[in-house]
Amino acid sequence: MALTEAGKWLEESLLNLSSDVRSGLQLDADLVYNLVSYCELASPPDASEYLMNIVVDDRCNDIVAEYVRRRGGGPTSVPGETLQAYVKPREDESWSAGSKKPQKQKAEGNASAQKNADRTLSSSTATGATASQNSSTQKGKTAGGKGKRGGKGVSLAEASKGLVVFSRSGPCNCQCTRHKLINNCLSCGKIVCEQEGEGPCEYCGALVLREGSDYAGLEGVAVPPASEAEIKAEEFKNRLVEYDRSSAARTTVIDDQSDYFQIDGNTWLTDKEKQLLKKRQEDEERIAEERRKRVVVTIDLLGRKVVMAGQENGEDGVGSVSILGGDMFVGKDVANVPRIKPNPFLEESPMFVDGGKPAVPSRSGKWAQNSSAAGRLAAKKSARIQHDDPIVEALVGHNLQDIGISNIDELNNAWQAPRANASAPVEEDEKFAECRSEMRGLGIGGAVSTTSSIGPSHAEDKSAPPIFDICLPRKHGKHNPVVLAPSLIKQKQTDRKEALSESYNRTLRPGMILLKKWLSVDQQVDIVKQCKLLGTGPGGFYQPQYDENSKMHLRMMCLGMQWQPTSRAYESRRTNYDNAMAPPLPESFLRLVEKAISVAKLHIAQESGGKAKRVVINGNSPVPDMVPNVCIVNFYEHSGNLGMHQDKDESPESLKRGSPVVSFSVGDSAEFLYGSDNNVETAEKLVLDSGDVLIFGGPSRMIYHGVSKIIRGSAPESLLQKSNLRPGRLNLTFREN
Ligand SMILES: O=C(O)CCC(=O)C(=O)O
Ligand SMILES: [Fe+2]
Repeated sequence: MALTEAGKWLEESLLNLSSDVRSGLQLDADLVYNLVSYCELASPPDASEYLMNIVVDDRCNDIVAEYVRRRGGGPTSVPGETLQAYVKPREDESWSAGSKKPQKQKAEGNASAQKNADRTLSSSTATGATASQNSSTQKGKTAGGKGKRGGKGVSLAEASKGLVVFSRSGPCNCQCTRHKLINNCLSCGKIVCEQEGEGPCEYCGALVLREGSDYAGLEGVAVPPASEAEIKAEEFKNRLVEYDRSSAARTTVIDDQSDYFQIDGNTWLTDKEKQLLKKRQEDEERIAEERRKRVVVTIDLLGRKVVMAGQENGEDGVGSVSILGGDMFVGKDVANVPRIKPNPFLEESPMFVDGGKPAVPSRSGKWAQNSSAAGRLAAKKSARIQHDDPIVEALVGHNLQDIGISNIDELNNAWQAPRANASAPVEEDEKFAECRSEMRGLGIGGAVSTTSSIGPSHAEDKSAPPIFDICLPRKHGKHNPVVLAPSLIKQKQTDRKEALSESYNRTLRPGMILLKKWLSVDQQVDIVKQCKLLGTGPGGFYQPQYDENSKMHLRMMCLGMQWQPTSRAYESRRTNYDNAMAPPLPESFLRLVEKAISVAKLHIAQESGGKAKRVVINGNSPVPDMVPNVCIVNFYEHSGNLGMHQDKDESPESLKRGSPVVSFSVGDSAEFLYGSDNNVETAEKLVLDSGDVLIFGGPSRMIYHGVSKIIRGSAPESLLQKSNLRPGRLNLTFREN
């Protein structure tokens, strides 16, 4: 680079100064030239600062001032102001700067310095020792002079003053074509090679260090906190680096096709592996084929479930396929996989059963059932009868033998027969009727019946009415572990507590009395059991229609007499449906009604200060005595309801007398509406819970009422556990016709 006049003057002045031994300057011509070159490029204040830092000699001040003047530059800047601080190397390291060990450095002399020539930065002080030491190792590149010592941060200026001496072999312009790279100068971009070594850039004087240079350890230097942008940039950089690092792993292709499916043509497999894979593939195909062949589908119409089951035990290892609520399991081996859940509502897979040909009374007076295999119930014997009921067990083999029934199947068939032949009703066999009533007398109500939701076969007789079971099948199946009931004492305590806490009596209107939670859980359980038995037998639950187009939103069964929704009259048979006779009213029900009426009377008496006898409305007691001869049993599922109506189909005498309607509620609670007209908007609302008894007689006998809603999941847990009542509400209204 061609120097200006001022530059040439400076070069000359510095060389002169250098040649003066007293100045302590060890600047050779190259270094002087480089210094001057930098000064020429820098602004006068920067050049001044640079020179003042490097050439620490009083005489230098004059030289610098003159040079600046010659350059026509401004005032001299404060040295060090614009230079970046960096850390002084540790003293205990051989290459580190420091004044504490000058003697050692001296003693080691040139040998050690030479040894470390490539990488070290050797120490230098402002003393004369520097000169002798550096003359050989540093080739005169060391800037000598007084320096700030002992401070942790060492500025470039200080380094340049001689506190740090960089080991360098001399200037080089090979641009790393001959020597290895140290780094690019971050200030001017010069490519600094190993020949030049770490240290001030030959061109601009900025410090150039190797990547990861020990010298650059910035301990003790307060690093300003990184800005948000810097942090983001850092993260981004790290991410890119990470992507780069993991790119191979991310782009790994797992070639399943060639690993497994493509066996023969797979060049990566050994013959043995190919054989093994082929065998495995064949096995799996065989199992899949077997599985396809062995599927059994069971449709539980009332439970609204479709169960696909394979061979029950999967003995052949093929196992079963079951789809329950979307879950599917395959094979015996996986039978214990947690997602395989047995249908909790099925005791066993319901089966279509064949009720056989209509039963007809034989000459001998027996119920002759088609005795062929097809005529028998296909259902499992044990599952179709309340075989755990000692009363039934006692009956079988006693009275039933008289009518030719010696086992449970025959009993079952005989009971079911009239329903299976709904379209052609037959008179009940006298003895059988007798037996049935005996069973009722014993508290069983009807007779044994199927517990299946599907019930006796309608496979042949399509006109036979479906059976509706108000109870869910018991969960004693293979897949349904028996849940231990709470101890009896505990249960009783809970029941009593439940009952006592909420039981009270209230007059809602004259003649309309609510006996809140009056029925005990056990009484409710008994009611459910009886209704279940009767409801699944002849004349049991069905869904009535007001007319061709409108069905009632409930299942109904009439006891004592049939109430006909179309004619709105009481009949002995339900001519609107299957001609079945109404099952008789169980005695136990009658006793409960009688008791409830007396409790209501007592309540009225208490309300009127013990003068019950005198409480008379229109010449009648608000709740006249009555012995019911009809009971309408309704079962509401959750969507069930009953519009506003009056119970006015009973005999005129009964209505005139105000003979009460007594209503028992069991199961889920209901919103019950009542009022003086059929306006739902103005009707009063009452929640009828399980165990509630509502009596409306006397002046309230003709009250309008209806059920607007069934409240899901509100049935008492103990009732459900003991009775297995299905979700919904059972209501019994007793009347006198
Ligand atoms: O379910 C109820 O609570 C009322 C039934 C009823 O009103 C009826 O059967 O006439
Ligand atoms: Fe009613």
